[in-house]
Amino acid sequence: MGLLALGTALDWPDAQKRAQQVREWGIKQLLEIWNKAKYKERDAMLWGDEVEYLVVRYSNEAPKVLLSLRQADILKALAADEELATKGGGVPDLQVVKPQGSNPLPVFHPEFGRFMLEATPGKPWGIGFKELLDVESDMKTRRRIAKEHMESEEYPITLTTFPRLGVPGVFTDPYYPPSGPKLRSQFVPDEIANPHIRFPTLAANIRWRRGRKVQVNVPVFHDVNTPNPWKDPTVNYDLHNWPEDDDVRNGAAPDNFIHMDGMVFGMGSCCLQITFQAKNITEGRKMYDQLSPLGPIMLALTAATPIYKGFLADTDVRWNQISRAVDDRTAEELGEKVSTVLDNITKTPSANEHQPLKESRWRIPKSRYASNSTYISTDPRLRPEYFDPNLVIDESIKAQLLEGGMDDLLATHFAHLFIRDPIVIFNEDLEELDLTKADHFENLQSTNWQHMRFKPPPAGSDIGWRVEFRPMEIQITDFENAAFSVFMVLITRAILSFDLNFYIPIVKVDENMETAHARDAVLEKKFYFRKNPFPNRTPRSTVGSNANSPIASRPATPVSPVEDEYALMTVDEVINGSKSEEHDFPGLIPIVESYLDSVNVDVQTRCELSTYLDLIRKRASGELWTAAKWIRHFVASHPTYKRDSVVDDEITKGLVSAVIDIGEREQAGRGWKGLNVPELARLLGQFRGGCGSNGVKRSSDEIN
Ligand SMILES: Nc1ncnc2c1ncn2[C@@H]1O[C@H](COP(=O)(O)OP(=O)(O)OP(=O)(O)O)[C@@H](O)[C@H]1O
Ligand SMILES: N[C@@H](CCC(=O)O)C(=O)O
Ligand SMILES: N[C@@H](CS)C(=O)O
Repeated sequence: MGLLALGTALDWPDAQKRAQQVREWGIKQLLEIWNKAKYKERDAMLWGDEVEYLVVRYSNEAPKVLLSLRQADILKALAADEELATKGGGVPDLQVVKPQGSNPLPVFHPEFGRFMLEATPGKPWGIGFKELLDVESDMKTRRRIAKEHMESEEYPITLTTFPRLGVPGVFTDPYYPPSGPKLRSQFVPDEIANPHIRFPTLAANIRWRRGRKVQVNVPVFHDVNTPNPWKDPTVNYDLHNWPEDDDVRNGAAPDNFIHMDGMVFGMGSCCLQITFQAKNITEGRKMYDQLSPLGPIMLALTAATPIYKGFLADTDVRWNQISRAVDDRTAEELGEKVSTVLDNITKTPSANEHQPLKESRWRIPKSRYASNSTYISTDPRLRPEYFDPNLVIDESIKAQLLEGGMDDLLATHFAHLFIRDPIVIFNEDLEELDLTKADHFENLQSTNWQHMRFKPPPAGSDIGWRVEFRPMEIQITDFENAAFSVFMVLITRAILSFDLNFYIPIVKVDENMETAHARDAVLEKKFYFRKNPFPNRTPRSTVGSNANSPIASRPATPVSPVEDEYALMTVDEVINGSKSEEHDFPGLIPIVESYLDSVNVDVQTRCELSTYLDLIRKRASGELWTAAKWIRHFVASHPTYKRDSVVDDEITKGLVSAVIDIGEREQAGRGWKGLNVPELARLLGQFRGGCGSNGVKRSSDEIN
């Protein structure tokens, strides 16, 4: 959830004129924070998760399930709940008391879609292992409380996207016809977006800056009865309401792609994000770098997005769609204008590095929402070969940061983020620079949606340096969401404790991000990953205490050519380990287990944690399915599915009904047995182990 300031938002032509001022003030605010916080030490190791929900209106009787646009009313009801507020939960700024006590109730936030909600724990989680076991029940409490503040036919569900968003006809409650002046989408009304001025302005100014609507084209999945070539039948080529209606006549909707044209088709998706507070800036920078290569692996492992606008897509994750949905680059920045070579996918002229720039400062290879493009750690293992030689930065901003005392690497990182224009500018904020605030800095920072975010301490707070891990897709159950959160916490601790090294060239991380999009990438694809993650020195003594530890047995590696440091591995090999002629990778789960061996965790806690690690392990090996695979299977086995890639209202209703049912069973602790959902067992629930008093796992039958 980005910066929710208030005021008079400038339209793009006016915002553009003030962009440089905002950047300059943002850099001054950043330097102020940097100078105050650079020596900040011994911050607690806190972390927090963010769970995003869709709100649907569902009843057995109604023929369709719809998106409910009552976000504001639901948040109002949550804010008015005195019990929630007095127990530390509710809605930020409207909380009666600040989160306190060991278990404050959760906090709810708005999100981009007017059909979305976000919930976080009432206060960040601490370092204790036992706290990791509270995450799942806290997530269940969030879902329960959210539901209690909804109407009886409304449900918070954790599908990444709503399968029927943007289909012709009714898909929201209440119904609004497309298309409005802000998004100018031919598929969705402006009322689909949160009405807070930030969101419609973001959508409108992204479109305006770009010079046409966003083009969110995702390849359609070709089933046996899907025409080839396939033309998106929902595209209307005869609209003349807005100049942007010409986009499709100018080739915005190529054959074999599901065509979408508004920010909501990306930012209306739900994810699971984890924020870590580091003990100091050095540790934060290390976490940022070391977690970065894990991004694509976790994206593939959590894949949950196989349907868009009523059609099966040929990809499994949301990432590129969000990237395109907020891509504000002009044709010139994209390198489109004078080239004669047509891009295979978009059929528009592709980038030509040599054409002269007339209106833009540079050509920009990536959208504002993309995998991150540089490393920032002071780690001596960070080799020059890992950087992208073509990284675009604003040299004058870098010079200001260096002048202000920032080191080269961090100055480069921020000078890269600041190549962007601020999209939402409030007139009132331009009168005077306030160095006690961070609003101008946050303006740029919070609209650079990269897969990692390095978060300086907020101005005037005692919060520390934080790192946010952003690629994971939201999972259908709270068990899964807790499992992925807990896994990320444990692997982060292992990284720090064992001083692990996951560096690969950053451009390989980009390539991996693309790879993660493929259908069933988790089983079918290989990812670049570092072969030896262990430090080039004797492991710490805590690790050596376990003779079987994969860490303890590793010899130090001499410096080798960068290309020799990494290999292509399956997600299974990365997660569970592999031994081949080419590489001998221990696996992230064995590393986590080794870390748990090296610290003091009681048997019961260890057993509970292993139920989460089991999910990750089995997801990677294919024993359990990703949500994407399960959803595809659900559609394919539905009696009305005609094997033509169409996901109609009936199938969607069945799917959402199953998801609601799963949620209710999970809330009631009832397990999955007897649930009439095809192959549900393969999703995960039936396989969940449990811990008896002796720490032995119970069989799946016992927990049903
Ligand atoms: N000091 C902290 N250390 C670690 N995590 C924290 C800290 N403070 C808050 N968090 C957690 O960070 C997550 C995001 O918090 P919040 O939504 O307030 O931040 P934000 O800056 O709006 O997030 P985003 O980066 O997603 O826009 C939550 O899970 C919260 O519990
Ligand atoms: N919902 C977005 C993230 C929004 C945010 O940056 O808070 C996603 O799925 O990645
Ligand atoms: N919620 C995200 C996406 S619009 C943000 O506010 O930045």
